[in-house]
Amino acid sequence: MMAEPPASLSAQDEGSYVYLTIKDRIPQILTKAIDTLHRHKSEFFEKYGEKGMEAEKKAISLLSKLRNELQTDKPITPLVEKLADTDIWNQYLEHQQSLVSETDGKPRWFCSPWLFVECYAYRRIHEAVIQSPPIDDFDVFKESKQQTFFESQESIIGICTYLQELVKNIEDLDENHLKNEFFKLLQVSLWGNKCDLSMSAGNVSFQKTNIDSLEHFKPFILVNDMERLWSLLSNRKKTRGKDTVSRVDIVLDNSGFELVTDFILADFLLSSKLATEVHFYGKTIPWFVSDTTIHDFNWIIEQAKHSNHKWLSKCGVDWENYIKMGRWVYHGHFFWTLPHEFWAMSQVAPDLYAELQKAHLIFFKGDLNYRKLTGDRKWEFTIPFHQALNGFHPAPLCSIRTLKSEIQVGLQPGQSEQLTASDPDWLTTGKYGIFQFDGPL
Ligand SMILES: O=P(O)(O)OC[C@@]1(O)O[C@H](CO)[C@@H](O)[C@@H]1O
Ligand SMILES: [Mn+2]
Repeated sequence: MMAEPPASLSAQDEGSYVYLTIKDRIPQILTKAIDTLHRHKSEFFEKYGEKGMEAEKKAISLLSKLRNELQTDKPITPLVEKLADTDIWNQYLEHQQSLVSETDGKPRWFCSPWLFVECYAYRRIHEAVIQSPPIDDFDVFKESKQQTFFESQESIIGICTYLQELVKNIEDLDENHLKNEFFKLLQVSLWGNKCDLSMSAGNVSFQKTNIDSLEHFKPFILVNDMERLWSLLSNRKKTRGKDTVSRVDIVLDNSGFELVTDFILADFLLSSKLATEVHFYGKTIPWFVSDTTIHDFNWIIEQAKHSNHKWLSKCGVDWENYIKMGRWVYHGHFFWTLPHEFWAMSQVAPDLYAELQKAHLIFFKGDLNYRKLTGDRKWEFTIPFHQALNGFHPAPLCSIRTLKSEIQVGLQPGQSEQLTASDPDWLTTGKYGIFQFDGPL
């Protein structure tokens, strides 16, 4: 029997990062969503006439109601609109209710687990939109996602050009050189995770990642299991038979610049034959502002393909071909937008768990995935990653994440103390990163 995991992070500690997220950040995101709907008013009118205008009003009033519930710490209420995941959500809410010991026994924004209430906020945003037909397919975050793609054009062109020059003579590279390039593109994908939009309520002025600056950022990698990723993939490449598969799965996080860095890594995995197929997992609804949906996934590839820049458009053409050939596969699943810890996946979404089991290596991108891997619990900094996963071991896996929330496991004794002394905000600024592996040695 595994020991009970520690308590969940929550907004109960006034002044904590979690508290500020619930108090300020989510209301700001709601305000921005309302503003976005407002700005599209005439577009809705052109498309749907009066009905579109009414729908806009309805969605806005539902979002204002949500913001008010949050700001006055009202009890969390069940979802009302019937979707594939509604019953699971409401069961989870009941479960949370059973854990509350206070007088009225209701889960609330400022006391319930952070992971639960934050996911719930985004799920309610989605509910507000789908309750407002005919604008029920509107993604309130689409604009900001697309904007970051355009704003990071220069960096995107930089890494695409780098990749294209690399793959030109990839066959001639010796082992060491190939490993070196693998490490570089892993790091590009890591620092690409600095760019989520929920951190800054969409006002992002993110770090430009380019290949030359990687050495400078190396000291900020707190857990570095890149060697283990290399041994796993290169050993498999050497020992696998001619027609056997090497499958790497990437559980995606943000669209825009980060998604391009993931595509670059995935392209390199195929070009170097470290993998023969790559499977991607995205969200089925708009999520945490910048997370990738199938629309974002396809949109980025289309944009790349139609770029005027020779290498960016070459990337777009190649990526589309990978999809056509089934060497890149996209999966959507509603589990990714549930509030559950990943250790509940085998129970709640056995089909998804079984799919992940087919991978030889799984990358989990970003902070939210890390929170779900570790259950968003107050683990001690030195507890082994394997233990914090609490039984979630579908295949060898690696978190690729910049630190944006007050949770980190698997550090060396003394490491967290040293960081706190030199940089008190080390856990939440996205300045530090990890490659944290779990799997057989
Ligand atoms: O998963 P991502 O995109 O890396 O980060 C998501 C995030 O911005 O959202 C949460 C706070 O709202 C934090 O866990 C984290 O900072
Ligand atoms: Mn995200």
